Amino acid sequence: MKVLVTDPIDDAGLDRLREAGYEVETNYEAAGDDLLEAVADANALIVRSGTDVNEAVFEAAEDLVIVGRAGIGVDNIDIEAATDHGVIVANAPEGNVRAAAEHTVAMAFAGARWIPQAHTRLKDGEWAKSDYLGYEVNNKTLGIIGLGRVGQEVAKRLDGLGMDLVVFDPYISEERAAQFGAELIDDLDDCLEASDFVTIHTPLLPETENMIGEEELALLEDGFLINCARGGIVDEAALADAVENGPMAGAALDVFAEEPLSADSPLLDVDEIVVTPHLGASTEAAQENVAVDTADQVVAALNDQPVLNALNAPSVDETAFPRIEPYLGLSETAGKIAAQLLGERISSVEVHYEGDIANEDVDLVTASALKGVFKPLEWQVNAVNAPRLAEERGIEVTESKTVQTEDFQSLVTVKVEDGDTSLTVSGTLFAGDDPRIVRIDGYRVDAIPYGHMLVARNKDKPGVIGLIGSVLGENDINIAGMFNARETIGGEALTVYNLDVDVPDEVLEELLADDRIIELKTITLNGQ
Ligand SMILES: NC(=O)C1=CN([C@@H]2O[C@H](COP(=O)(O)OP(=O)(O)OC[C@H]3O[C@@H](n4cnc5c(N)ncnc54)[C@H](O)[C@@H]3O)[C@@H](O)[C@H]2O)C=CC1
Ligand SMILES: O=C(O)C(=O)COP(=O)(O)O
Repeated sequence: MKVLVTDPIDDAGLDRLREAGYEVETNYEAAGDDLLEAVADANALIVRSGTDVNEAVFEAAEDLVIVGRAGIGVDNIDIEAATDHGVIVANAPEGNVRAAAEHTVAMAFAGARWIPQAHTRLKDGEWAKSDYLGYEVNNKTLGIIGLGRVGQEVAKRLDGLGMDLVVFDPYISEERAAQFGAELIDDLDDCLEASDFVTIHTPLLPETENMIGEEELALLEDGFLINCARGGIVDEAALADAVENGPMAGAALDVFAEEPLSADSPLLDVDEIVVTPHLGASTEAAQENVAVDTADQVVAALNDQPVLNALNAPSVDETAFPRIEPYLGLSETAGKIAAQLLGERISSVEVHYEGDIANEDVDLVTASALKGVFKPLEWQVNAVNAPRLAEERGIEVTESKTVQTEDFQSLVTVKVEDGDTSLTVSGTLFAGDDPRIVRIDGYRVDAIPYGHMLVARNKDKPGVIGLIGSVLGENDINIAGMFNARETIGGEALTVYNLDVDVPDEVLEELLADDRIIELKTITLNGQ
């Protein structure tokens, strides 16, 4: 397994990957064709904000299972394309929050007390004491745009320094804002007008792109703007103009629409604008945290374990995972068998849970069943993209549960349907981990699902099993196991065979020539 790392991460994360037995390739210069080449045989890719993980990367990386983002923002990763290619995207949403909040506070003071400007002049030998009259944060109003993880940490710190807090965030409640001593303001313009300092902490989304332009900046009379979230949220040319020629006192920016920031940027010409090269997460502690968290997500993904911070896969509670894990394979198998037996275009899939498993969060189990249903039809399907594939194809997916069960401790039933035809396959786990198919279309069976299988529907007449056995034998097809079930004596029967090899079409035709045999279906499992 190869893990490609294209932005610098802390050694603690690299060591963890190596300890897990992976080949770790660090290539911090990779971009364009070099990146596509490097990623071609990678099973995992780890990035920070410096790598553009676009559609072409997913096209080039056939074996990619996960993109780990050693940090928070994922605006440099095309998550839709990742989902289409069945690749998990996971970030590390906790480890650098305090670092980003502290940098924001530092930027507030750097801007308001002219620290970088005065520092530069003193280093040049100038004692420019009388040129710098600063602004105190004490008793001023701080407007926080986006009261998420970072925004909340900033609120706590600047509240402690005597600021009044107002918040604009359409997705939180008044109570939530009040917990941080902040007043929630419904309108962005009102929030900006009420603020002396404004700090941005939203992700870059279509909705937040250019959210702060010329008109909004005009409301910041004598105000300071701090952006340690993402470039692209603030119109940079308008900001340079509002500070240089307009009403604003200053600004402090850590992030830019294009990074690295071009030497031609108008922001660099304005003395009252302080800039840092995207340093918000650059502390030792934060880098160690996010590197280790991301390495852990990669190890989990490559071991089919739950990826707790996955952004495009069903989320799973770590403590509940051991209880659902054995059912992932079972439901996938039941899905594969159901789809191959129906052999038609599928218009709906229902996954029904009975018994103990019905008490669990089964999103991931249902996703695995879908993965099984689509597997024979699709080249690369997994639990990440299966729900999306179903939706795109207009395939209705339902999930149902009953805690009561008659015969089994837990039973998973996958029902596939196409118009009038439907088919159900039920599976259980014997002794907690031994998968068995126990019902096919209402027939009670006891089949071990593996390798090549043949499911025969035949009239319940003497000699049929013998006929099938001898025709398979004549064609050198060894029967490893079989189970026969029937409706009523002399009615219809269903027999499941485990075979060492697949049954060729001509052998199926030979068998179907006998009018006691109604239908034969072959099934291939375990990737054979
Ligand atoms: N400069 C740096 O090195 C770092 C930057 N960041 C950036 O900080 C930003 C925030 O990170 P977190 O707080 O962890 O994210 P979060 O997801 O915890 O919080 C984001 C908040 O923004 C709010 N929001 C979304 N759309 C909004 C809108 N249109 N108007 C107002 N509020 C809106 C959400 O409701 C949420 O409360 C991200 O862009 C992240 O990439 C994070 C860490 C380091
Ligand atoms: O975590 C984030 O969102 C950041 O912006 C940090 O970016 P970086 O990992 O330093 O490129």
